[in-house]
Amino acid sequence: MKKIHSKIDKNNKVISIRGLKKAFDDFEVLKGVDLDLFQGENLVVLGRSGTGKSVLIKIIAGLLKADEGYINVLGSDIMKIMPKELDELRLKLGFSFQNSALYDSMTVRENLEFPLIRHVKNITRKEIDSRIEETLDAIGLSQTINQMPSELSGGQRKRIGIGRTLILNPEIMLYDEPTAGLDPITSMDINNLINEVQERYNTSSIIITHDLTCAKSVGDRLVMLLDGQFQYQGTFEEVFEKNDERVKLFYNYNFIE
Ligand SMILES: Nc1ncnc2c1ncn2[C@@H]1O[C@H](COP(=O)(O)OP(=O)(O)OP(=O)(O)O)[C@@H](O)[C@H]1O
Repeated sequence: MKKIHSKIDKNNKVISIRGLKKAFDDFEVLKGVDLDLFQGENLVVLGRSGTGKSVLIKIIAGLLKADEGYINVLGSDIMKIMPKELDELRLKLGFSFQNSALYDSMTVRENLEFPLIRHVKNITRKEIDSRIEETLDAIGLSQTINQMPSELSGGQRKRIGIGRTLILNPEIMLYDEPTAGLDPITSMDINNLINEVQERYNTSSIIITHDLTCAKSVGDRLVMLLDGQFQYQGTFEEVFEKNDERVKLFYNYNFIE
């Protein structure tokens, strides 16, 4: 399998966060979050609904501003970054939103072409075509190139959405609830894709989820957001062996559903 980014240094921090705080009016969502993401790793952020997981990745992507803290992403200090530098940084981040909608009136090819035309200066037709082919191959959907989104299954649409992000060769992928709304088999398919993307593109990824099967399948390391801070981190087993009622509740409810 061809690697897109070839060199990784697993000790290199691509994201480093210290003391991050964020409140909306009087409601403190993040109360001093510390987090490191190392190059090439899949880091899963777990937490119940409304604990601030999406807020966290929006702050990392510069879509929301933190109230306090140090946030370094790929060497840039997000709290002090200038708008032009932020635009350049965002191109190195692939953001797969919870409901990453495709453009319904465009074919798969056109959906994938869109970010290239918009963000890659002076790109040639030949390069556009080869990047589309390479991306479709990576997500296993070469045969859908001329189809409309309405002709695809939910899982396929999700894959194309991830492909549309990957086509810009991001260094960091931010997945927000990648398996939300998918059946267990399609979810497993997406989990496999996340692992394949890590393998093929050498991306570093943050995966936000409350789906424990997803967390177990993709996470090299897990962190759990509880009461506005990361309380536990480690492998799946290390996190879930904690003798904490909140962790046990989270685990039990996941498998009762
Ligand atoms: N722009 C905003 N303005 C006001 N409050 C917000 C805003 N964005 C998020 N919040 C609040 O912050 C809290 C955390 O939201 P967030 O979307 O990060 O939760 P989450 O952990 O991702 O939940 P879920 O798993 O349900 O997606 C929620 O109470 C939400 O209402």
